[in-house]
Amino acid sequence: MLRDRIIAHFLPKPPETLGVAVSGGSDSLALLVLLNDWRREGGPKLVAVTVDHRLRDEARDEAEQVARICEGLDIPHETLAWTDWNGQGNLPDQARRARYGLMVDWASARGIDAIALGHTADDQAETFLMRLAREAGVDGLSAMAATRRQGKVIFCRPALHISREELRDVLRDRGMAWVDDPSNADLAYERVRARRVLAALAPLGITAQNLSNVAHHMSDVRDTLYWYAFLAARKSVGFQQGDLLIDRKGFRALRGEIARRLLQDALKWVSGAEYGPRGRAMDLLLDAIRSGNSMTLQGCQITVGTEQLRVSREYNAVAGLRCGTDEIWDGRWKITGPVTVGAEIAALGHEGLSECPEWRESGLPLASVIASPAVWQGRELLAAPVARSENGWSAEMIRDGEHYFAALLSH
Ligand SMILES: Nc1ncnc2c1ncn2[C@@H]1O[C@H](COP(=O)(O)OP(=O)(O)OP(=O)(O)O)[C@@H](O)[C@H]1O
Repeated sequence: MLRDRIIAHFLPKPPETLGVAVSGGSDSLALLVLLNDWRREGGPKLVAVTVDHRLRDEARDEAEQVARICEGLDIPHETLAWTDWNGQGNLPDQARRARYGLMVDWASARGIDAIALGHTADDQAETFLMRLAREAGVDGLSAMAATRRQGKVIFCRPALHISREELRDVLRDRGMAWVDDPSNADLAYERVRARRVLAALAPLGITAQNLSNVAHHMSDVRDTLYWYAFLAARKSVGFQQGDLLIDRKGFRALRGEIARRLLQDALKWVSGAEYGPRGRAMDLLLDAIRSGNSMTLQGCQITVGTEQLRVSREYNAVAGLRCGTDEIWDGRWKITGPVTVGAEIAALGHEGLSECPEWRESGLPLASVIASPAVWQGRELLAAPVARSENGWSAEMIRDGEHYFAALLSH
C-alpha cells in the first residue's frame, strides 16, 4: 500500500512530531493526507508549514487553501513569509534557499527535528533528464538523498520512490483538489519541458520510475567511489595548520574519479565553499598537477612540490576579510587572546610578515603564512599566532582534518 511505502521511510524510529512542507501542489498535499492516515493510527503528530515567497499574488490564496485543508484534517498549520530578498543573485535559487532557511528556523524554534518534503520519482526523473543535457557524470545523475540535514533539522523525502500519478490518485479518490501552479504549464521552464519529454519517452518503456531507479543505481556507484576516495585519502592526506597535504606519489597512482573527489573535497575543506570546483575547472587543475604546475582555484593555492601537493588558502581570497576577535575568521579560524579594545582579525599579509622574524619556525611556506590570521589594532600588528608571533594569542582551526575525512563519506 502507498501509505506503507511512506511509513517505511520513518521506521524503525519514527519522530514524535513531524513537520510537513506543503506547497499546495499535488505531491505535498497527497503526502500530507497519507501521513495523516498514519497519524490517526498512532503515527507521529503532524505540523504543516507553507512558505509564501511573496512573489506571486496567488501565493497568499494558495497558502490559505492549504490552511483550510489542514483545518479540515485537524492538523496545525503555519504560513511563513519571505520578505527579505535583497534583489541579489538568481531569484529561484535565492527563493529556494530562503524557503529552506525559514523552515529550519521555524522547526528549530518548535523543537521539530524532521520535516517531510513531497519530492517524487517524477522530480527525480525530470532532474535526471535535465542533467543529461549538461553531460553530467555519476554525481550529477545520482538520485536525491532520501534525507538531508540542515542545521538541527532533517529533511526527509519519503515519496521519492512514488510516482506523481500514484499520489494524485490518492487525492482524486478523496475528492480533494490541489493547487496547479501556472508555471507548471510554462515551457520557458526547463523542468516543464523535461516533464513533456518524459511523457514522450513512454513508448520506449522509459518511465519516471525507470529513470528514478537508474538515478538510485548511480548514487550507489557515487557512494562507492567516495568510499574509495576516503580510503585513498586516509593513506595519502595529511594536515599542517590550515593546509592540506597530499602525498604526490600516492595521488599519482589514483584513478581519475578518485583523485578528482579527493581533491574537490580538499578545496572545499580549505576554502569552506559549499561545493568544490567541477567540470572544466577541475580538469584544468588535474592537468596542471600532472604537468607539475601550481595554480590557484576557488580561493585556494595548489602548490605542486616534489613529494607533496599542498592546498592552502590563497592570500587574495582573504586579503579583505576582517572580523572581531570573538568571531570566526574565514569560516574556520578561532582566535583567542587577552581582551583588547579595537582588536580585529585580518590576514597577516606581507606587511605583517615583516614583523614576524620567527615565521619560518612554523614550517609553513610563505604563501600559507601570509594568508593566515593575525590580530591587528588599526595598522598595528598585535599578534600572528600561526607565524610564531603569539604575544599571548592562539589560533585554532574549527574544521580539523577529521572533518575532511567525514565529508568524503557524507555526500
Ligand atoms: N512554498 C512552499 N511551501 C512549503 N513547502 C514547499 C514549498 N515549495 C516546495 N515545498 C516542498 O518542497 C517539495 C519539493 O518542491 P520543489 O521541487 O518545488 O522544491 P525544491 O525545493 O525546488 O526542490 P529541490 O530541493 O530539489 O531544489 C514540495 O513537495 C514541498 O514538500
